[in-house]
Amino acid sequence: MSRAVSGQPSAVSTDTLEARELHVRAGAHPAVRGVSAAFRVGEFTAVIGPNGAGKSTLLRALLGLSRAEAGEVRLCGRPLARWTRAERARTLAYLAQGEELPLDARVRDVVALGRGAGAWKWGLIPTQPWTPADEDAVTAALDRTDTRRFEDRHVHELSGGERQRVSLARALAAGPRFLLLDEPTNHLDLAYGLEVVRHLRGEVARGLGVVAVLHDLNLAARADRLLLLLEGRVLAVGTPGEVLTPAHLHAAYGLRARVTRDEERPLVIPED
Ligand SMILES: Nc1ncnc2c1ncn2[C@@H]1O[C@H](COP(=O)(O)OP(=O)(O)OP(=O)(O)O)[C@@H](O)[C@H]1O
Repeated sequence: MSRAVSGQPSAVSTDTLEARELHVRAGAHPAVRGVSAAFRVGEFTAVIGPNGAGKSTLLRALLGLSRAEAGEVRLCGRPLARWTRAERARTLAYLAQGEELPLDARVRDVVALGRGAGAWKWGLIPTQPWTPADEDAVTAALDRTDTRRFEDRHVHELSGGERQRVSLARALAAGPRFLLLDEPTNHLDLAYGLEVVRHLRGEVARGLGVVAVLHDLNLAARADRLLLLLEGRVLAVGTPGEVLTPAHLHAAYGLRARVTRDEERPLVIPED
């Protein structure tokens, strides 16, 4: 194990999303069992681990969507439970696993949903007036994800990779500080998966904190930090080089693998 994280959250920053000795049940199952970890803005953390390790449950708890049984989540130094839902929605953006977009909607309208435009755009009662600043934020999110060139197309006309970028744009339109994504590269081919990760890296360079559940370890190796979960606990945390070791891979996945290096990044090669 590289650096142990239990009890690790130390310097509390205003730019940190933190889990402290967090325990969360999924149904009756104790899915997260005493996880402590800190996620910072300007940093890309990939959460990895075998099926059922508790990755999605942790992500949902970090967003305040699942209640902690014990321990707590703190956002910018304040317990998440004390943030209003509106404050949380502005600060934390979420891309759920297998999220479906409205197929008949146009791309620009879908991205506008990220700023609460749905009610207004589709003739329902508006919660807040739509302003030019909202429209600018939508345009910026389209630009940042390279989706503006097909902003007038309908979702059903797009490929899986293009739809994923639209989902990303919708999340970014709210102007969050943290972006949490559950398997954003699922069902994408190698090239699109890489492209999504490249876009996430771009957002991190702009100062966002990114926390993404990833199954592909060689994509995860492109993150700044990895958090490896096993049976609801943290098995390892650190740089990709620290976490992606044959010993950790064997302990977590029961996998015999060689780890070489490619441009300073670890490259995992499973053995037969
Ligand atoms: N509603 C539920 N009721 C009972 N058990 C659940 C429920 N949801 C999840 N679990 C269990 O909790 C554990 C953690 O689930 P979770 O979805 O967080 O894992 P994961 O690491 O994201 O898995 P995967 O990689 O397969 O998506 C699993 O053993 C799962 O079966």
